[in-house]
Order: sequence, then C-alpha cells, then structure tokens
Amino acid sequence: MKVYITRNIPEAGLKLLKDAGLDIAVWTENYHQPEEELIKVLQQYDAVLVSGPVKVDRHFLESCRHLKIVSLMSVGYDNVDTEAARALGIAVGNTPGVLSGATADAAFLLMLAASRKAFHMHKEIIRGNWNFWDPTANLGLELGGRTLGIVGLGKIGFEMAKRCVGAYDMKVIYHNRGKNEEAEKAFGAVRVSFDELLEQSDVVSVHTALTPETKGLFNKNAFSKMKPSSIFINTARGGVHNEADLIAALESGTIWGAGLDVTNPEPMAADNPLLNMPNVAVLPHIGSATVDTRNAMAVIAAKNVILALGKRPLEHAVVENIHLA
Ligand SMILES: NC(=O)c1ccc[n+]([C@@H]2O[C@H](COP(=O)([O-])OP(=O)(O)OC[C@H]3O[C@@H](n4cnc5c(N)ncnc54)[C@H](O)[C@@H]3O)[C@@H](O)[C@H]2O)c1
Ligand SMILES: O=C(O)[C@H](O)CO
Repeated sequence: MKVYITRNIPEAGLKLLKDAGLDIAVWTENYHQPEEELIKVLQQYDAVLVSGPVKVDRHFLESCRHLKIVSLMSVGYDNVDTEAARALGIAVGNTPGVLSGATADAAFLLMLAASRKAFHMHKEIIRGNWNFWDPTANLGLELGGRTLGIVGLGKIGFEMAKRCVGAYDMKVIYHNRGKNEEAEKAFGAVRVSFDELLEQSDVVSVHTALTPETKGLFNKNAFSKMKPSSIFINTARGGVHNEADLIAALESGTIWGAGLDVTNPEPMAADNPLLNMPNVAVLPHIGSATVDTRNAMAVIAAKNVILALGKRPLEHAVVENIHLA
C-alpha cells in the first residue's frame, strides 16, 4: 500500500508508517504542490496524509475517488468537502485534542503581546528608537480581573479559559452552539448571546471552526458592538474575521487591539497595514507548532492512515471509514 504526504512530517509519524510496511513518498519542495499535479500523483497512491493547506474539494475527491483516506494533520477540516468525501466513501481523519494546549498558548501569547504592544516595541528597538524611559509613552492595558469572551468554547477555548483564569483571574463568558458544562463548573463560565459577549468582553478570543455560519462573523457590525478598550484574538481561521473591517475598527478606535495567528489570505502580505499597528500582534499560523504537539499530531495522522488501510475505524474521524473489515 502506498501513502503520499503533502509536506514533510515529524519522524514519529513517518516511523509508524514505515513500521507498518507502507510505501511512503513525501513532497519536499519549498512551495506547495500545485493541485492538478497533486491529483495526478495521487493516482498511484492508496492514501494521502495532508500536512499543509491543500484544498480537498469535490473536484479533488472525485478525481481521487480510489483513495481510502484523506488523513489531515490538523484538527480543522474547513478545507475538506466532507459531504463529497462521505458520498464517495473516502474516510477523512483529523488530529483533535493533542494541539489544544499549544494553540491556547498562542492565543494567550497574542493577548499579552497585543495588550502590551510587545511586537511593536521589539520593532522599535531594532529601528533604534529606544530613547529614554518615558512615564507617558508605550502604555498598554492590564488583564487582571477583566472579562474574557470566548466564541466557540470547545477544546482550545477551554484551554484558553484555563490560562486566563489561572493567570489573571479573568471572568469567563462564552458563546457556543451548546452549553459547556465542564467550563461552567471549572471556571464559572457563563453562556451568553453573541451580542452580549461582544458588549461585555475586554478580550474576545475566537475558537470556532470556520463554517458557513462563522465565515465573516467578525465584521463591521460585530466590531461596532465591542468596547473601545477591547482586544480581538483569532487563532481559529482567518475567514472568521473580515480583514478590512478589522483594520477599520482598529484605525477608528472602535476596538483597542488585536492578535492574529490566522489571516485571510495566508500568508499575509508583508505590507499589510495590520503589521504596522502598535496594538496588533500577528503570528504566521504557528498555533500548534511545538515539538511535542507536532509529534503527537503526526502520530495520530499516521495511525489514521494505518487504520483506514487496515479497514479499521479511525482514531479520530471526520468522515468514518466505510470499508471496515
Ligand atoms: N491556529 C492554529 O494553529 C490552530 C490550531 C488548531 C486549531 N485551530 C482552529 O481552531 C478551531 C477549534 O478547534 P477545537 O479543537 O477547539 O475544536 P472544538 O470542536 O473542540 O471547538 C469548537 C467549538 O466551536 C463551537 N462552534 C462551532 N460553530 C459555532 C458557531 N457557529 N457559533 C458558536 N460556536 C460554534 C463548537 O460547538 C465547539 O464547542 C479548529 O476548527 C481550527 O480551525 C487553529
Ligand atoms: O486546524 C489545525 O489543526 C491547525 O490550523 C494546524 O494547522
């Protein structure tokens, strides 16, 4: 059986695949393989491990209907047409849970960095602008006792709440599809409407999946309901906020600051105005990028491939394997 990997993955995952006797090939070029070329290559493979931003749409899946599994090395699966995969009998796996702590760390880091203008200060030193200690300059915001509003209180949102309560005793409110009893019990988190969350939060942190309902959720209307002293954090997907509206909200003082690990498009252009705003911190989609987490993600993604090819249920399925033994 042959497995194609769309971008190199940690050795722990490769080893599992090799030990299972699978024949593997990895795309190692310093650019993403063009979609049509990838589809052509995949005709020779039984499974694909997607370790990069590949658009697994209906055209892709119909062109690769022989695949037993699309194994994602990510928890997010907004790049996959799951309905088409289900209809074509192609399993889809993902890697939830193991990346929640690392991604929440990135959200927490962005919150702190935006609140103290940290990335901007770093650039100012490089520019030679560290002149004197000024009692009225470079002032940030404190987080102690403030209200954290989480939109999408699932696994990563829970870890973010844990950090904010532990470090700053922040009050947690949340907007979610369902009630999160664990968070209500652990942090006294209170479920509110989306508008109430926007109006009451000092920090709004987004942790939903990108879906038709959440696409562009943070637009001019949403930002207009936030406090002028609030900070917007997005480590979910860039498509959840409207970038032009975010820039306008920051420029007009409608909101105070922002921290982004995800943008739309990715990569963000080097001349994007957000990169020159003092109260904004941007990271290049590195939420899950720690040694431990990427190892754990690679292991789950590899296991999902092995399970699918062995006609067994996946460890984590977005679309379950229908070819069970
Ligand atoms: N920046 C990164 O590197 C990185 C890393 C991992 C995950 N992510 C993103 O984070 C997302 C969340 O991951 P997770 O593991 O916490 O997922 P999860 O499924 O545990 O949590 C998502 C939560 O969002 C809620 N939700 C979904 N649609 C909603 C809506 N319309 N309104 C309100 N709530 C809604 C769900 O009920 C759920 O509680 C992923 O889908 C992915 O896009 C980004
Ligand atoms: O969804 C995910 O797991 C992250 O975005 C990592 O790519």
